[in-house]
Amino acid sequence: MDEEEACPELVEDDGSKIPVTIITGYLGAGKTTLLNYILNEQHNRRIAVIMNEFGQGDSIEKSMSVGQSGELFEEWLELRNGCLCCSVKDSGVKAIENLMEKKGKFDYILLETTGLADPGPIASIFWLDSELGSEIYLDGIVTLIDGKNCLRSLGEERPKGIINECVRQIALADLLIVNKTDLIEEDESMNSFANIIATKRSSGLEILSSRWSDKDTTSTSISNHLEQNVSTALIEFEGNIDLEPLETWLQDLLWEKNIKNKNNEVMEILRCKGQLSSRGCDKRILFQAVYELYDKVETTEWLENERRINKLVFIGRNVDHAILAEGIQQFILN
Ligand SMILES: Nc1nc2c(ncn2[C@@H]2O[C@H](COP(=O)(O)OP(=O)(O)OP(=O)(O)O)[C@@H](O)[C@H]2O)c(=O)[nH]1
Ligand SMILES: [Zn+2]
Repeated sequence: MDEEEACPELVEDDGSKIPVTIITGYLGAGKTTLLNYILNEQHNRRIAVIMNEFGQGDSIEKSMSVGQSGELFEEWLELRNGCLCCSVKDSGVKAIENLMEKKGKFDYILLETTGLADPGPIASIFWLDSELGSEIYLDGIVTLIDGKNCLRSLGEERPKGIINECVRQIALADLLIVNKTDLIEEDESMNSFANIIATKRSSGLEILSSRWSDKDTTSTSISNHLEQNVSTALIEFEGNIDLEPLETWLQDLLWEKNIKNKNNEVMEILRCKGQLSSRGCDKRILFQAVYELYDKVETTEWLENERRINKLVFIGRNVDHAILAEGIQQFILN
């Protein structure tokens, strides 16, 4: 037998372990924006992106990414079902390894958690595996802070015994990034945090080359880390939408807060995102809201024979799927 073929395992060098960076931060803080920034930089590295979606069915995050055509990074691995640490505790690392087996090695793995995740248990998945001789290891936790809304999310009361996940995300960070600095006044800036980088649209970071301290992130004792009151509704309709009245309705929902669920409780939307097809517009309209602030941008063109599916995901408290669907349906034209 050819000697080179004899024991291929041994040729692997020590530097072959692949770093995983967890990108966390509250709903709408700018995690996906940061991923896009990284993927669009010249990096000459093979980067795998893993997204942990919160009950969004079809992947909206993915379609929102600049790198959607796939040249910028090699592979998406989507882990749905709400919370990564609950759903894939055992299979998460395995799934990544399988992916690498199929696609070859990556230089770097970026894992975006849901905005409602406690990164502690997720981080510990990788710690456990390093003892088992896994090929991947946790490089660090980056927490994005929404400079505009974070004080509100931090201050939100939780039922007794449940830790505010926004607090956990900050507590476990190796690196904190305060984003959306364009939306905050100079004197509101938060000097009290250590190790902060202030960014606008998550840009200006040398994130791939930086190293973070190896802080102990092994705590796994939090069982109820997802706030129970927060739920999600995915609304989907085919056709063109009458954008102007829809926007007025969305403003009622987000700003006036006068749309209620069936128990007559106000729906409190923390986050909304999705794509819309507007009559007379050849492009997909990306709609996003974080609390009251919203954004709509034209993105890629609809293909000629493509079914125009409008999709909106709402994440919040007292979210009522039927009432939202009924509300939106009034603006579908055909
Ligand atoms: N004004 C302003 N808006 C920003 C900035 N960074 C991101 N955004 C907007 O904030 C919204 C949310 O950004 P995302 O990157 O999708 O946030 P995310 O953390 O991935 O959101 P989830 O995954 O839903 O928790 C989008 O509408 C962005 O365009 C910023 O620096 N300034
Ligand atoms: Zn995101």
